Amino acid sequence: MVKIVIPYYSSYGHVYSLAKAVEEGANKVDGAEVKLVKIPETKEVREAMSSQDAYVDAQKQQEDLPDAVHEDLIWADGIIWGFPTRYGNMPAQVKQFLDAAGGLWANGSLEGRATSIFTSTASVHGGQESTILTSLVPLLHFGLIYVGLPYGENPEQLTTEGIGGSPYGASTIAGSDGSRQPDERELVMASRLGERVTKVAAKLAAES
Ligand SMILES: Cc1cc2nc3c(=O)[nH]c(=O)nc-3n(C[C@H](O)[C@H](O)[C@H](O)COP(=O)(O)O)c2cc1C
Repeated sequence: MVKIVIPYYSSYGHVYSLAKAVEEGANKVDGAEVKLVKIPETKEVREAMSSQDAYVDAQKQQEDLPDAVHEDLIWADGIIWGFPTRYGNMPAQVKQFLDAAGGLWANGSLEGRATSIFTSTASVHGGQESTILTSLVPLLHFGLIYVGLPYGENPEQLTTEGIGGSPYGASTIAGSDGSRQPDERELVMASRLGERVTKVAAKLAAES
């Protein structure tokens, strides 16, 4: 059995759609047990966004999912993080969740486990790559082993079109008004990411 947790944060639902595709891919691996959990919203952002219908509707769709807790990270053999960009970086909600997990860092509790990231940006150049690359830094401090999304398995990446997906991880592009939804190629790459991390996590867990 290999245990995978997918902690994600999504304001408007794009990352949530990718998260479900990642979950579906992880579940393709025999013996996988997969948990999809949402990283809690902050009071400040909930209040600031409460007048936006798109935010309120997307939060409603996710309300039945359990909140991520640090025990989920301890439980898992593999951790696949999902979050939209905030100025080319991870959102404060995710940073807060990681900052509060300092005990796991200090004890080396997550060292040697597989990890990866999927993301969403408004625009093609709004942080598709920087969000993943900058977020990799704290994950390496936890001793996690990063699993990317190679071209060989993901020929969709070899395009000049404005779609998500890179060697760094799965992604989508929401559009400046949030109206673009993940396209089929982005969902397929997200699913492959889930499957790949799960396979690596199983191998690492078998060796430890
Ligand atoms: C505070 C804030 C900062 C953002 N910064 C960026 C940015 O730097 N580049 C960009 O392309 N999109 C930016 N966005 C847009 C979000 O990334 C976009 O809404 C998100 O990818 C949609 O994913 P979601 O539906 O899962 O929330 C920002 C949005 C907010 C609210």
